[in-house]
Amino acid sequence: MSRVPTPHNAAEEGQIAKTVLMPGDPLRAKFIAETYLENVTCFNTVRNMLGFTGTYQGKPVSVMGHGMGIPSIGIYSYELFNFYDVDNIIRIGSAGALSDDLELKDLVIAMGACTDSNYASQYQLPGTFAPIASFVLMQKAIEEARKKEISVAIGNVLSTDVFYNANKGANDAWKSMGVLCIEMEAAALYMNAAKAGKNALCILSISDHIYKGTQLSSQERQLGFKNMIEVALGII
Ligand SMILES: Nc1nc(Cl)c2ncn([C@@H]3O[C@H](CO)[C@@H](O)[C@H]3O)c2n1
Repeated sequence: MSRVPTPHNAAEEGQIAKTVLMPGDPLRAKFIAETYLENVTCFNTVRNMLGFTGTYQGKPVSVMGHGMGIPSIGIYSYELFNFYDVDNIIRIGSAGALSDDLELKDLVIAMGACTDSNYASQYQLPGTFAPIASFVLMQKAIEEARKKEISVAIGNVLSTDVFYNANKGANDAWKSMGVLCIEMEAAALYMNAAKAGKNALCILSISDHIYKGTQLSSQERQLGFKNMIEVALGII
């Protein structure tokens, strides 16, 4: 019995490419499809989590929003990996910097993703799982950034379940472990990829700095995203 379409994704078999770029915001997926892809078709409008398939420099690629938070990316990326036979998912998103060495608009490649989420408990492991990026995708992203002379930081990030955290010491504690920045999805993407035997990478654009109290204007945010999108497209 076919598992597709799903309650969250109207795509039929074969409508989604082997590599999917995933911003959190579906409107950014629409922007990417309209700006960078050719031969674009829309395969999903369920809950307005827009998804598109097209070609970039002749190569098939899909782009779909994943929403905010681990539960949301947990659903969409699980279905893409396990029901739509997707091989590679590249999350492209924004993050808040913890590291003093990061500047606004810098790119971060999430080599690993710590989390305060309970997502890993489903696997009933006798210890702590380490959600890590696909080495091959990470290597390609680093090379693409080098070719484009875009500075990237590579290291651990935090995927938190809590945007407004009552624990005011949390950021200092994560920073003390060398965590570079904060976002809310990478860890679940990496766990889904590991369980499915597939590949995942998270590339982040620093949109604000937690300690310096600085943040990008919406126009600057768009430029920061341009570098990240072009690095991600260069990997396909
Ligand atoms: N917790 C958190 N904190 C900061 Cl400083 C963020 N900057 C960007 N994001 C991302 O943007 C959304 C929250 O605004 C989430 O999808 C998350 O991945 C952040 N999430």
